[in-house]
Amino acid sequence: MKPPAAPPSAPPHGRRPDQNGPQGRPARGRRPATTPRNPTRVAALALLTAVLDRHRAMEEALDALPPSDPRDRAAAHRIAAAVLRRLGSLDAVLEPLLRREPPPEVQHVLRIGAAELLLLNTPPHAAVASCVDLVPRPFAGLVNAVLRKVAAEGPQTLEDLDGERLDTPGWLWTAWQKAYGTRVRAIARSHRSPAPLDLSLKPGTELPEGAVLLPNGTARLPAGTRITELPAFIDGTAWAQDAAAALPARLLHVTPGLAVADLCAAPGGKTAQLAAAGADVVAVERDPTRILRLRENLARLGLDARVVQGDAAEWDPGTRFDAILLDAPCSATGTIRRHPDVPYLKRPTDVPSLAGLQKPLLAHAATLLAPGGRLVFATCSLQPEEGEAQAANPPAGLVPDPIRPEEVPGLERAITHEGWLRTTPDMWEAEGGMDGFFIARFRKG
Ligand SMILES: C[S@@+](CC[C@H](N)C(=O)[O-])C[C@H]1O[C@@H](n2cnc3c(N)ncnc32)[C@H](O)[C@@H]1O
Repeated sequence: MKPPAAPPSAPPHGRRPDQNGPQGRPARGRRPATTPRNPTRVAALALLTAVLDRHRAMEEALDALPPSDPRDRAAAHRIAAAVLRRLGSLDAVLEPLLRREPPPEVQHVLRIGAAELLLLNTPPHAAVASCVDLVPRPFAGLVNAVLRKVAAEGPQTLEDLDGERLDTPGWLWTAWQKAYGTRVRAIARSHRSPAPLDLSLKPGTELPEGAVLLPNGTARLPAGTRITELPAFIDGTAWAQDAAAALPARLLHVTPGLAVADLCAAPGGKTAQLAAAGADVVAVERDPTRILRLRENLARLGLDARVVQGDAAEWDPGTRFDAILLDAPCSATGTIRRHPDVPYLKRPTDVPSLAGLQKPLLAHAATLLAPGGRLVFATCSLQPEEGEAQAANPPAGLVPDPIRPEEVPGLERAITHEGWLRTTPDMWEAEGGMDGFFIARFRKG
């Protein structure tokens, strides 16, 4: 099957429904006209269509689903995410079983069926029958026949594939190989499994039941844990934040009363850390919708910060700050474990254009810092253009403030020779990995 088109161009149109040759024979047994379509798979199909054909973020597509049982939504998300994580491999299993390329919707249903059969342990009769019900009648026979073959032959075919390579878009593979050498395989492998649920806790909060405390203070629960059911979330003492995402604010070492600006703040994970440490925080965010989420999150946690809607590349309150956090907008390629849609939403040209936005943000942030103040620049990207290259050319007045091994227990090897921190998703692999982040710290001379 053809890989999904790069955004934003429309994917090529598939074949007509009546062109599917001998594999298009009817499914065993007639499908009654009234068979209800399985709501979980219907939603999974809507998610895949949104991401792969319309290049919309999966979270946005989830929000746009019609109201349904939260368990159906969670299951649909799990199926769609499994397809996206292993899209190249699933297509490679399916391709030899298809004489012609079916239309996109049928392709997505086949991908859903293959993911259920090969990755999610759905019993074959349930996976096949529910996928047959999802496609227009002329394709029922094709889907039935192909998925039966996947059930029989797919496990061996999948095992023989170079999945790490197939499941990584070529431009990302090339860029990561250049930046990380042979570790590209470990990075790609780490994108296969759903990420655990990581929580940041307010100071003094007990470790939630079943959580493991990571060396950086993050509480980690197994993948699939429903955060909204956790007492610490309900009490407003915990928020979701990947272990690596918790590092930039910690590396600012804020103290009570310190004047801190959190530029590019929503949805507010780092604002919450700074406010919970007692700092006097101004949180600047440009996007009005995301500001709402930032405010909601702070309110749920009972934390205070002054929230300002503005462009952090121009915003000037007329005062200078003791500390600044710039968690700049980026390609987010470090978050693929949590957002497997990212490879299908980003294009190679996004990287230089985002790097072009980060530069003036960093330059302006430097002007807002008081003499002697500390600035942390961070991006959740694996692309060096959005990390190492920015830090190598800091704006005038900023001098590097190298990160020391004792500040990042368990991540000493993530410190670069310049004193930056570069995390990749294969780090802490045995514990479930972490997001890829670049973090650089400066002082104003
Ligand atoms: C990486 S996210 C920040 C995540 C956040 N720091 C946290 O920990 O929850 C980047 C944010 O920057 C915002 N943003 C992008 N350009 C901006 C600008 N010029 N000024 C202010 N905010 C901006 C985006 O809307 C987005 O919410």
